[in-house]
Amino acid sequence: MTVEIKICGLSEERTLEAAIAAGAEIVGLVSFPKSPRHVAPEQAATLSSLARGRARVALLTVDAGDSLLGETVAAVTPDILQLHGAETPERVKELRRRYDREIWKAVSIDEADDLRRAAPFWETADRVLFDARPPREATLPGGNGVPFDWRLLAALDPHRAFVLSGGLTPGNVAEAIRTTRARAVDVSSGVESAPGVKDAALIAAFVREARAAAA
Ligand SMILES: O=C(O)c1ccccc1NCC(=O)[C@H](O)[C@H](O)COP(=O)(O)O
Repeated sequence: MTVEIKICGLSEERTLEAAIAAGAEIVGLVSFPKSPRHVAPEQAATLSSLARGRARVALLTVDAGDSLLGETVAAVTPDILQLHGAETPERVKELRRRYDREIWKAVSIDEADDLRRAAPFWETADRVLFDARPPREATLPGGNGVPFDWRLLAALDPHRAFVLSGGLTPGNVAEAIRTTRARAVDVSSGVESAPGVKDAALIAAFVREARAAAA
């Protein structure tokens, strides 16, 4: 079994290069001003150009309106559009038609019943990204460094195209992959030395541990 790895919330050329050098297949750029990982369209365009042909680029937005989305997609030309807000299946379909690129929809998981909310996105999005429900005190809908109970995904059809996310670290990603049989994982906080500050050594360790678990 192989595993695809996304390093999310990259904002500097140095750590983007580190993620690519470590072998991550996908680099994530956050377009959400409240996030410490937010990159403006100009910087996102620079990073996206740097990654072109060496890693796929995921642009992450939260309930973005058409104007902002149009501007950011035009600047970044991402391979993947990750929708991490309250976007509906209809919005997913609309954006998939408009931008003709891979759409990932984040679904927050806290208990078994939450899996039901993923149902309408299996047919509309290319992938469902399972993330932990933000803690009560959180100010962000994602990137909170909080895991959920991975056993909740045990009942999931292993052929479903899902991405495992939420509180992953170099220390727990192997167990997370073994528990969920995830074929794609995503991390942000777990490879940072401080909020928004990516750490090249942690990135390399995360990729190493994930690869070993999927070997
Ligand atoms: O990363 C952020 O700052 C962020 C802000 C707002 C919405 C989503 C955000 N991140 C989405 C991601 O795909 C993260 O990688 C995912 O939530 C996992 O984050 P973490 O638990 O910190 O590894």
